[in-house]
Amino acid sequence: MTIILNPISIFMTHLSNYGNDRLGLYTFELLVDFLRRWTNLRLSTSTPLELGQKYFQLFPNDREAIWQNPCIDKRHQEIWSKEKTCDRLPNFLIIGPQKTGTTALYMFIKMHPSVVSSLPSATAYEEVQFFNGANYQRGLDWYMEFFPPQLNHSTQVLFEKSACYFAAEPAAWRAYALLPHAKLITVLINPADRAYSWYQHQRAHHDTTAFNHTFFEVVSAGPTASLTLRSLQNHCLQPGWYAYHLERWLHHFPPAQLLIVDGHQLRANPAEVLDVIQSFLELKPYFNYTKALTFDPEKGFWCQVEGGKSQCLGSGKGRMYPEMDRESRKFLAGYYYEHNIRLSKTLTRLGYSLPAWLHDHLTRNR
Ligand SMILES: Nc1ncnc2c1ncn2[C@@H]1O[C@H](COP(=O)(O)OS(=O)(=O)O)[C@@H](OP(=O)(O)O)[C@H]1O
Repeated sequence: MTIILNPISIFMTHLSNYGNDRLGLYTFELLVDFLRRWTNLRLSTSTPLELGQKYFQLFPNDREAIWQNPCIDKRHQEIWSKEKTCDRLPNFLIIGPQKTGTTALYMFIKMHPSVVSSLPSATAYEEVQFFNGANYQRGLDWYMEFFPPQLNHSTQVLFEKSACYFAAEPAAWRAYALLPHAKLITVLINPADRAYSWYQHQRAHHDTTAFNHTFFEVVSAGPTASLTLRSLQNHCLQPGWYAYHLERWLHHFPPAQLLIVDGHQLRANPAEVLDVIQSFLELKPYFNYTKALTFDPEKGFWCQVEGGKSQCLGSGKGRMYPEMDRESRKFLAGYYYEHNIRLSKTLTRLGYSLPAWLHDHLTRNR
């Protein structure tokens, strides 16, 4: 058995654990003496670097940092730099999934005078994408830089939306570790429509796999299909396993902190949905979205009213494309049946009534 004792780190960084008592050194010597006399353990010394390598060999799961909020524990806050503040962390997150209307929600919600969004990212527009992938390794300071310092703590709320959080395996526990009190908003549409919207998104971004294959070929591809086809298929299908992903988020966050929005309702009547969101987030003052939004017949979507004119989302949101073919619709109805049954159980358990698209799917395919 190897036990790693690192005298340098114990004494150089943990002397405060002994209340800065210099007897700590004496205690440690006694401990080593005890081990030598009364156990069969062989003690040896190494450089800190070697010890570090050994440690991560033994505990590979610890390789990855976990960022926690230093201000939740008073002891952590005390040893944190005085220049740092915990005010630059979001109070709520829009977690996705992608292609469900999250950008419209992001734009509309930040019209509220008390809501402040994250600053734009150079690589992903309005999305920070911290908890899902490689950005997480950039650390807490990197994340906090996205949030403007709060001017009025009592009324202002900060948020970010990163639509890929919903289906990303590590996002839920990482978000919970840093923001255990944050509220979460997820938007769900018929997963078949979501898959099709993603396919169209990829075609619009000149993805050759999406160009060379019909939607049906993508969703129905078998295990021997090329890697690129399988990858596109995964991006189309997996985020739509709604119950599976929701359960992961609910494993960490209490249900009261999660709001599930029907994306079809958001699209048809955003003001009504935003009223529900205002009360979920306890936003003050009440903001009248009925006056702030207008339906633009040309775009075919609800848009913001700015200077008396309608200001719609760009051409990448609310694209024009042909309807999904019947074969794919049928295939996806079968593919998502069990997932949607599970979703209906989760929603019922959480006290939601079933959205019309889910009710229709389950009754038609019974
Ligand atoms: N008001 C309004 N304006 C424009 N688009 C709206 C709106 N409300 C909902 N939608 C639907 O949002 C779909 C894009 O979803 P996301 O914003 O979540 O996409 S993304 O993941 O951020 O790329 C987008 O999907 P597509 O229709 O496939 O383009 C729209 O159907």
